[in-house]
Amino acid sequence: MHGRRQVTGAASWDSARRVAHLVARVGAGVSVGLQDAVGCVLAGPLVATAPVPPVDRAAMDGYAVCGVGPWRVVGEVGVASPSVRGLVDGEAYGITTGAAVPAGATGVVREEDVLRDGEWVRGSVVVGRHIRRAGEECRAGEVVLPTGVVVDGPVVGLAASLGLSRLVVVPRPVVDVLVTGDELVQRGSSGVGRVRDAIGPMMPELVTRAGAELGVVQQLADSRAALREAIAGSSAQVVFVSGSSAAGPADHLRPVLNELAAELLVDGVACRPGHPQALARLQDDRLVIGLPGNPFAALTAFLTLGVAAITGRRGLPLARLPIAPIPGGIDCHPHSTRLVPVRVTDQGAVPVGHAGSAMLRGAAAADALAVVDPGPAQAIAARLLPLDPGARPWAG
Ligand SMILES: Nc1nc2c(c(=O)[nH]1)N[C@H]1C(S)=C(S)[C@@H](COP(=O)(O)OP(=O)(O)OC[C@H]3O[C@@H](n4cnc5c(N)ncnc54)[C@H](O)[C@@H]3O)O[C@H]1N2
Ligand code: MOO
Repeated sequence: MHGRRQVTGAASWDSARRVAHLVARVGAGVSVGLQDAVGCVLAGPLVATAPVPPVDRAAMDGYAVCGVGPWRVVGEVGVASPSVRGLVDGEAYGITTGAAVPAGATGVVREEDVLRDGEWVRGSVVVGRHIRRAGEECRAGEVVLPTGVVVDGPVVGLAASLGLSRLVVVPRPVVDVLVTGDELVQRGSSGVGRVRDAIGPMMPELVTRAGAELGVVQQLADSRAALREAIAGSSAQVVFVSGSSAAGPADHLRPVLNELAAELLVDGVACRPGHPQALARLQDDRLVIGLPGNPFAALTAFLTLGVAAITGRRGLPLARLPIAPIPGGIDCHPHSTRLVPVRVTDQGAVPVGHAGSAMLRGAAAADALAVVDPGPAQAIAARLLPLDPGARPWAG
């Protein structure tokens, strides 16, 4: 039925993405514990309150020595030891990696580079060798990470090593998913009059990977009142509605948005599949995104409007999409952007097939969607939209 809906009023794929990104208001920063910050975005720069390391530390197990040696061992310093008196010429402490280097040390000599004879050690020392200097990772007051960094494992570890227990972050936006369709069933196979819901099960992982927090996934009867009530009653910042996006008698999304006096910002996108997708802003600034009912079309719409809105709400820029060659070329659509599942290989992006709007087989086997811009003939390269919305974009 592709030919039946005019796509002339539809936004281009790129502009639809930009609108969804721009319209999403960035959440206000909140202070949360380190583990709760994972997946959130820093709302302010990460600043060191003290130098790291705070003191000179040994980088190797061995001896902190003073002067050219030989050295008499006057004690042992471990990582947990309290501070010890300084060294004078001809003295050494046995020292372990990470221990504070005593004052007066010329350098640290590795265990395997000395000869030990009772309380004496011999070897050669290089001035300053095997010492991690106080403040070499950062100085007090230094900006260690800028605003806008996504908090992941290394960021949490860094924050802990800076002595922090909380971070100020933009919280993950909460997202609800409303699945419409009287034919949908949650168990067993599809058959006449019944279709196994594929969108409800697909969304939680996608939503989480995109950096949002899942509120509810709720199946609704095909009723205008039920849809209106569910949208109006949702407390999520972004509400996805699957199905109901086309022009049939059970397609209630647009009438409901109208009843709720929502502002329809994107009404169709010139892309294949996924053209009936929509974006609206409710009066309280919450966003509603209509996903077409065909499962692959719903996925392309989530990766287009959905990821852009969530990304904007998190305070992150839209990811720049890398370009890859398509071996053998690929047919363009004259007016619409094609979104084609591809595997990314050494030769370039290779279409995997099974890319009909009602099927997920192609997407499930693919790494990315090739974004094939509209054109009169064939494209030999395309931008790549990762199927994993949590993939870290390379700096553009
Ligand atoms: N007259 C027109 N008809 C259609 C148009 C159009 O522009 N004019 N567009 C076609 C395109 S393209 C799509 S995509 C669909 C979009 O339809 P809806 O969003 O209204 O969704 P439904 O009609 O409810 O369902 C369409 C199709 O998808 C199946 N479906 C729905 N939800 C799920 C789900 N959660 N899991 C699995 N499958 C689902 C549903 O059973 C239908 O087969 O409209 C075309 N028609
Ligand atoms: O555009 Mo529909 O969304 O092909 O299936």
